[in-house]
Amino acid sequence: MKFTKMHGCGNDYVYVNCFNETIDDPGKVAKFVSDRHFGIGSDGMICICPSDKADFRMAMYNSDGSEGAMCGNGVRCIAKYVYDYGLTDKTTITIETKAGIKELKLTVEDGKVTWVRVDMGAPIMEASEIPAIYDELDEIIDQPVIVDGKEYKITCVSMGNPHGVVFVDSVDDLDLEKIGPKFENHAMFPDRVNTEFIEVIDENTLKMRVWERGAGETLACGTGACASAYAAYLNHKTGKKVLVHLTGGDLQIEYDEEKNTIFMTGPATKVFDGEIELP
Ligand SMILES: N[C@@H](CCC[C@H](N)C(=O)O)C(=O)O
Repeated sequence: MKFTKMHGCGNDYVYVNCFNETIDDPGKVAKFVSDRHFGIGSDGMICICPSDKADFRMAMYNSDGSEGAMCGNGVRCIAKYVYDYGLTDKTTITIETKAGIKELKLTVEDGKVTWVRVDMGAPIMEASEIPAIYDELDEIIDQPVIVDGKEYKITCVSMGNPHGVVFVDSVDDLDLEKIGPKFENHAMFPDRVNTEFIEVIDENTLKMRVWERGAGETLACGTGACASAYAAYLNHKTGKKVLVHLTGGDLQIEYDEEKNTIFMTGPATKVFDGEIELP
């Protein structure tokens, strides 16, 4: 199987051009290629597919083989892939995802895409749509949750995939390997959850660490940065536009209240091309 390893702020995936490749069991292949010792090494696998509704379609799989509905860093990298490899010459493209069709605007320098702005769509707060269960609440904003014997406050947002945003004093002090899985598999999230731990630097800046559903701690999560920026705005901690410092780089996130949509702007980077024999 031919592939391209790419990352967005260090959130790395194996990208497969499914115009040319056919994958029978993508979950199984994702698990195999993601292994950092016996595979290629990545947070998962992303298939770039034809679409009858948009310019392209994304199918994304976490490193544990589970399918994700949306991936913010992944759609930016697909934009770079399809432009740089000549699958399109458009600098505004649409990508179909399981969370709807996203529009992306590409910045091209020296013939290559460097930067991508994505219309990520509306944040969803309805608990049943996330899905998240907390007493009879329709929206879960700044609610106490006990994890590993400690009380945290959580705000739940869907960006097409489920997020729990937790504000903490310092992200560096967290033992994510210990608490991450406990949030991910908490009884309040029937489909598990991606958890963002957020330190508010000032009204324009957040610092974030993430424990991703199906992948563990990753260096960045685009949908997570959007969910966190919206949660910070809702909780009156920031304005509508913030710079999010993630472990692997920065993302600019802006909530457009009039359109009720979130714009994410960030880099997309190719690492290398390769070919792997699948078992
Ligand atoms: N890293 C992604 C999100 C990937 C999917 C997530 N782990 C899920 O299962 O919902 C991003 O950049 O948004």
